[in-house]
Amino acid sequence: MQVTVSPASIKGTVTANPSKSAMQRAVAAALLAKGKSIIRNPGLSNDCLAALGVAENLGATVKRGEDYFEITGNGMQPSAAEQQPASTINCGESGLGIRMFTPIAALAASAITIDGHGSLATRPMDFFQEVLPQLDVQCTTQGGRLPLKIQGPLHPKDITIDGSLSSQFLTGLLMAYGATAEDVTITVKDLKSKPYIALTLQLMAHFGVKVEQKNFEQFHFGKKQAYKAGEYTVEGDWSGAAFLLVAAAVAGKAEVHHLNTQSAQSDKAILTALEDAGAQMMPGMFTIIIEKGGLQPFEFDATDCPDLFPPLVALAANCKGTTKIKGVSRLAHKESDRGVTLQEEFGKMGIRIDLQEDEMLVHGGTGIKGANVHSHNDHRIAMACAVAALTADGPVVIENAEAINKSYPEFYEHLQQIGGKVSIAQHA
Ligand SMILES: O=C(O)C1=C[C@@H](OP(=O)(O)O)[C@@H](O)[C@H](O)C1
Ligand SMILES: C=C(OP(=O)(O)O)C(=O)O
Repeated sequence: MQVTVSPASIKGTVTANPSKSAMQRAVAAALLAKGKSIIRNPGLSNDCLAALGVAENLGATVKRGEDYFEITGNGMQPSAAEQQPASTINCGESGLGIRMFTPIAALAASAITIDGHGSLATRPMDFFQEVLPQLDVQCTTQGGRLPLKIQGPLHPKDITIDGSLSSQFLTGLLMAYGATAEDVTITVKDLKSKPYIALTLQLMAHFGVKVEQKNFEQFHFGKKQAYKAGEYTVEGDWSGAAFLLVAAAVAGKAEVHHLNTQSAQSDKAILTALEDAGAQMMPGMFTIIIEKGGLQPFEFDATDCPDLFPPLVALAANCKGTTKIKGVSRLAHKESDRGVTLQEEFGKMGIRIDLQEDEMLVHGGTGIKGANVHSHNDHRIAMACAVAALTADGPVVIENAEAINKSYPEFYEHLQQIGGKVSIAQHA
């Protein structure tokens, strides 16, 4: 799909899409709980749909209602005789999906192949090969990549893991331990993306499982607990909304609803960057009103919120001077090598980006040019280019623009709703 975004002013009101990070975790918790859970305001992005498919394959029943999913879980108890997980599960293109559902699937006493497609096939999975055998799970990969083959059941034990590559492996272990662990501790060295772990713990507590954590280094499970089926409403997504907030900050004014400023989501940190860049903001409890201000370069550490790089680059491209964003090394293993992809695609639009060790320097305010860009099959690159187009000197044509479906299928519609000029051409 090719999408052309033409320069335009932003004005309007929009409701943030549901958070895929929250939705995927809720689906996993509902699978792990015995009984019927209701997930309201569900996400329908590809990553969310993949999570629902995996939950079904692991034995849950999933029914779709008008604005909710009903998930009846089976508890995923190790060796439960009635439990019949499928022999293959497919996590689509979701990094969180595969890293979260693998330890959960390993709770079953059966051989399971875990696969995915697209960019997921190139993302590192060696972690499981190192860690799962310590928990009595046999695990093989194809040279550290997909498909994974596992044979459980997983037995939670005291374990020390490395959290520097991704927090998602820890999320998976925490979720799986929650179903069966008793008096054990996970110790994590050098954890990155910490707020995502806060979100995991918050979600687990919502479904009745409590974990004592110390400094995001030690996670202790006391008495044996069980996930309790219940109701959960998915929060608005700060990661996707960051693009809308930046769109308003560089090209007009918008009101974005359903954003909880008290959320555990790491990407609410976009508010700090917007403020530092000089955007005018009125944050309410669940609505952000934001308007263009005199934009200036800013410094930001995105080590713990790596998904903010693409919207931050679109913001920085409009700020006169050099913006410094720290944490580039976190981007190498996302849907694309995002530091390099941003450099390449924004370069086509006339914005120079330097990558210096762990820092990205964006030389903004030099004028954004209309250009032909490519998403590299990375949803956040497509969205960043669309936002940059708003203040370009001509249309920006985005190839492979359907990449947005991974996290935010409503994105182009939402951009139009607040004044974006978007035209969509399906390739024959
Ligand atoms: O747990 C999650 O929902 C996520 C964690 C982050 O990954 P890392 O922990 O690998 O940084 C983030 O980039 C990803 O989009 C979603
Ligand atoms: C990297 C992302 O997701 P995941 O790792 O879950 O595929 C993302 O949404 O930008």
